[in-house]
This record gives sequence, C-alpha cells and structure tokens, in this order.
Amino acid sequence: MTHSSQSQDRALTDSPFLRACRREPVPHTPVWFMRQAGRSLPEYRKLRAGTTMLDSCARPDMVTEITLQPVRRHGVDAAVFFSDIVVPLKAIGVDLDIKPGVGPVVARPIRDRSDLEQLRPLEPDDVPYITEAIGLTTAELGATPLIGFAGAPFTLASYLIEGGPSRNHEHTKAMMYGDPQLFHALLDRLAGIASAFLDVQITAGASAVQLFDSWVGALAPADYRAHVLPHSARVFRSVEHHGVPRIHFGVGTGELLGLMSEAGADVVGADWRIPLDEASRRIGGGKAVQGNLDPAVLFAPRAAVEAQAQQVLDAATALPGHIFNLGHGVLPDTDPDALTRLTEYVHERTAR
Ligand SMILES: Cc1c2[nH]c(c1CCC(=O)O)Cc1[nH]c(c(CCC(=O)O)c1C)Cc1[nH]c(c(CCC(=O)O)c1C)Cc1[nH]c(c(C)c1CCC(=O)O)C2
Repeated sequence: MTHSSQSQDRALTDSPFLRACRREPVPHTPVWFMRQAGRSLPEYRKLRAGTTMLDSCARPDMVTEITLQPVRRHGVDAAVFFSDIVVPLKAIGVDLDIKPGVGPVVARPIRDRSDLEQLRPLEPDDVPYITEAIGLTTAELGATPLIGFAGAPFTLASYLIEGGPSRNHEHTKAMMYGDPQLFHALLDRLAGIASAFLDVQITAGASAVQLFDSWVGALAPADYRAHVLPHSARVFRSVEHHGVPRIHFGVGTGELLGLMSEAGADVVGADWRIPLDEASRRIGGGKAVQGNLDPAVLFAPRAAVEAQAQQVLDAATALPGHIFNLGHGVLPDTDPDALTRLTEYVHERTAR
C-alpha cells in the first residue's frame, strides 16, 4: 500500500460520518440525505434521460456519476450508492419493473408456497456491475464514505406479495396472519438475498450499510417481534464480521425503535414524527441516531427550514452520535439549493 493510499484510508476512517457512527467526537455533525442521488437534481434527470431506472442501475459509469453528483453539489459527508432495493430481486430473475412515479411493480405476486420458487439465493456473480460500480465510485470519493444498502425482508416482502406499492399492506398481512410459516419462509429467503447484496457492496468497498425497512411502521410491535425481527437480525449478524457501521431505518416507526435497535444495527434512523432525544431513549444506549427533518419542510422559506433544522439539532445536543438526515427521502420537487443551504447550516451551527 502506498503512503498516499494509507493516508487516504486514515482520512476515510476518521471522516465525520464514520466517527459519528462510532459515537466518537466530530468536527461537525455529519449530513447526508436519503434519496440525495436522484430526481431533485437537474444533472441527474439529464443523465438518466432515455435510460430506464433498472438499466441505469446496471451501468457502472452512470451509477458512479449519479452517486457523486450530490456529493459535489451539496458537500454532504457521505455518498449513498445509486441503486434500488429491488435490484437484487431483478438480478435473480424476478419479473419486475420500476414504474416512474409509481415504484416497483412485480409481474407475478407471491401468494402461495409455489410462488417462492421465484426466489433463489443471490450470488456475487449475479451483480458484477455492482462490484464494478462500487470500485469506480470509491476511487472517485477518496475520503468520503460510501453507504451501501439493501431492502429489509419485510419491505421487500411487501412489494413481492402486494405486487407493487401498497397503502394498507393487506395481502402482506393476510399472509403474515393466515400462513405465518409461508411468511417466515419468504422472509428467510429475502434475508439471505439482502445479506448477500450487502456483502457484495461491503466487499467491493462500501464504508457503511443501511437496511431500509421503509414500510415496517405498518406493524404493531408484537407482530414486528414475532414475524420480522428475527429475519432483520439475521441480516445484521451476517455482515457483522466486516466491522462497518450498520444503519437501520423505517418510516413511522416511533413505537418500533426499541425492537429495531434490538435487531442489531449500530445506528438507528427515525422519521420526523418523534423528537430525536425521545427516539434515542427508545433506541437505547450504545447506538448512534440518524435523522430526522421532515422532507416537506424544505418547501418552506429558508428561515423556517433553518428553524426546523435547529430543532433537530437541539434535540440531538446531548446524544453521543448524531447523523443529520431527513426523516425520509428527498421529495422529487425539492429545490436542490435548499439542500445545499441546509448542509451548510448544519455544518456551521455544529462546528466545534
Ligand atoms: C422503498 C424503496 C424503494 N427504493 C428504495 C427504498 C427505500 C428508501 C425509501 O423508503 O425511500 C431505496 C433507494 N432507491 C434509490 C436509492 C438511491 C440512492 C439515494 O437514496 O439517493 C435508494 C437508497 C433510487 C431510486 N429509486 C427509484 C427512483 C426514481 C426513479 C426515476 O427516476 O424514475 C430513484 C432515484 C424508484 C423507486 N424505487 C422504490 C420507490 C418507492 C421508488 C420511487 C417511485 C417513484 O416515485 O418514481 C422502492
């Protein structure tokens, strides 16, 4: 290893984002935004024009450029890998598409045991373009960490069972209550796929990973514990030996934070419906917290955005590890300049 790559490794390990994940002192509170790579950026729309979402995910040159765009533009403290939670499902042959403005749509929803045959294990050779894209991206990022990710078993199951996005998750719950063994068998396969997808990304150079259980807030705590927690816990355990920070996030999970923390992450994210000090209390000691500005706040005038951001920072002052983020993804019509100003605001207000 050369001297310069050694010092770059040290700078990466010492980056504010990774320090905050480990709950070490930071020069400023690190910032990144879920869905920072995407439709709010004109340079993204230009690059993506004429290429479908799933095709662009399989093109390492495009993935690298899109992943870097928000880092250059906003000066955020981490990059999030440009891909999608359904990419590993597509890679093992599940017939699905991402419909613009809708989300993932599955041709043959999983409803009975024979439908499980659509899901075989994911091998690294199924996603060579992910390995290549992460290599290219981390080389460009230098000391800025790259966050890899996967969809958690429950959230992937919801898309597969419902056949697409769902407000009430009724088919998912019908299976969970009506045939819990089938539901467990499905989540078990999805845990294996999520684990393998994270493993590929960490092995290729991702510095941290986030497990998105976006829709798990639809469940009561007892159901989460019985039907979901063991599978998400298995995903976290499977990547523990890599030693990179593991982040867990879902929407509307105020009542689930303790259990999501129990599943084994090092950092737990919260949405805006709960103040971060209370979120941290529920998450428990020994974990950093991530969040939690309401993404809709970014449509308000600058002074109001800053007042709301300050409330997030105030709730986080006593916490040993805080990563500033939104409480869910950047909304497509967000003014990108508002994100740049917000990043600057958090950096300035927390400089120590
Ligand atoms: C639930 C979920 C999905 N995908 C993802 C989640 C979990 C995060 C969350 O809760 O938002 C994760 C995801 N999807 C995408 C990323 C890239 C990195 C980033 O966060 O910037 C990440 C981390 C790109 C994308 N994934 C998608 C887009 C839009 C594609 C386009 O440009 O048409 C992007 C940039 C498509 C997608 N894929 C999915 C949805 C709901 C959508 C949006 C549908 C729409 O409104 O058009 C499923």
